[in-house]
Amino acid sequence: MATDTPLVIAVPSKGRLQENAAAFFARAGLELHRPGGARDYRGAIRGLPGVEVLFLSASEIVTQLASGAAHLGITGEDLVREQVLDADAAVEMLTPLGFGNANVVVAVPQAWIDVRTMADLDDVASDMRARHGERMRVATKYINLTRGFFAAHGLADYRIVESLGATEGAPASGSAEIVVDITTTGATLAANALKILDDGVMLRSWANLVAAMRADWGPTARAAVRTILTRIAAEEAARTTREVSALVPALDREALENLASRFSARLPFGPPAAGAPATLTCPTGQVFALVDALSAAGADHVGVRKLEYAFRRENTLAERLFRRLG
Ligand SMILES: Nc1ncnc2c1ncn2[C@@H]1O[C@H](COP(=O)(O)OP(=O)(O)OP(=O)(O)O)[C@@H](O)[C@H]1O
Ligand SMILES: O=P(O)(O)OC[C@H]1O[C@H](OP(=O)(O)OP(=O)(O)O)[C@H](O)[C@@H]1O
Ligand SMILES: [Mg+2]
Repeated sequence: MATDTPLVIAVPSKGRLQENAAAFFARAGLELHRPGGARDYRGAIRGLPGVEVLFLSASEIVTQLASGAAHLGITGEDLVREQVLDADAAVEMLTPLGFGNANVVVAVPQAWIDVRTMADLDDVASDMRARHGERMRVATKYINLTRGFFAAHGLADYRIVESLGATEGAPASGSAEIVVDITTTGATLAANALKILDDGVMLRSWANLVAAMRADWGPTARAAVRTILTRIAAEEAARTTREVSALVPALDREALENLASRFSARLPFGPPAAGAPATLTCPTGQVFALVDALSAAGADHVGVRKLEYAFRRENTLAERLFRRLG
């Protein structure tokens, strides 16, 4: 029988994702709290019972999600795709988070001027094999992603040299000919005189909110995740929309609804009572066009507000998760 365990959330405790992940939860009104201080890897969320927080490295978070030891986590998609064989069965990527962007790329020495594509690389590899009886060495920690990508390009004459740090230095130090690694600004590749192949972007990765399909989703975990996803969705809705209010007596109900739909705006409280201002919400990028249209329709005062949270009854994040969990 399934036991009713708390919701376990795995959060990056170090590295590139840590600060952004903590800020992301804070924006959603979820304050991560580490009672035992920075050395303790377990914590909680203030004011939210039924939740346990684990502070782990981005890669360890993937392990915990894949096994179902954690229910929810923040980590890089690159690590999920690399570490979890049947990723689509084991986890659900609920939403990319707008930080932690990094591309997994195939990079070769800039000195290889004639090598621009994976097909060119295949020629180099075959040539090395034929002339020297040696396989081209690829330094990487993305072993599974590399195998899959190279196979998809029909490239077989290579061998992987596992590298767990300073991968970009491998060609210069002579431990490999080329590398597969993540890059964000390209500075590290440039500093090591490497270039990305034209068709060498294997994956465009972002930090993701990830749910574990194999975790034990009892009533306590489900209730807690609903609260958390509701706050996250409310923060996102508030950030990406604006609330616009205006008195527009010239517009009847239908005219107002038509005007709203032209700007993907909604009337969350319905059409206004006679003599009362209308309240609309619209995507941030449409706000000035909507203001212009309301002014043209006779409004002499239009207020625009940024909400802190916009709670809605429907929550696509929670619905997606619960549909998959059944
Ligand atoms: N420029 C970047 N370099 C590395 N990772 C990045 C970068 N930008 C975003 N990330 C994301 O952050 C994840 C974790 O990277 P991070 O560097 O924090 O950990 P790590 O490399 O596994 O360990 P370490 O803390 O020892 O460097 C990456 O897998 C990737 O998803
Ligand atoms: O394209 P850039 O902006 O230069 O970033 C890419 C570099 O950043 C990461 O290393 P990190 O600093 O995390 O060190 P690590 O190798 O110890 O993980 C990654 O492994 C690359 O080396
Ligand atoms: Mg790193």
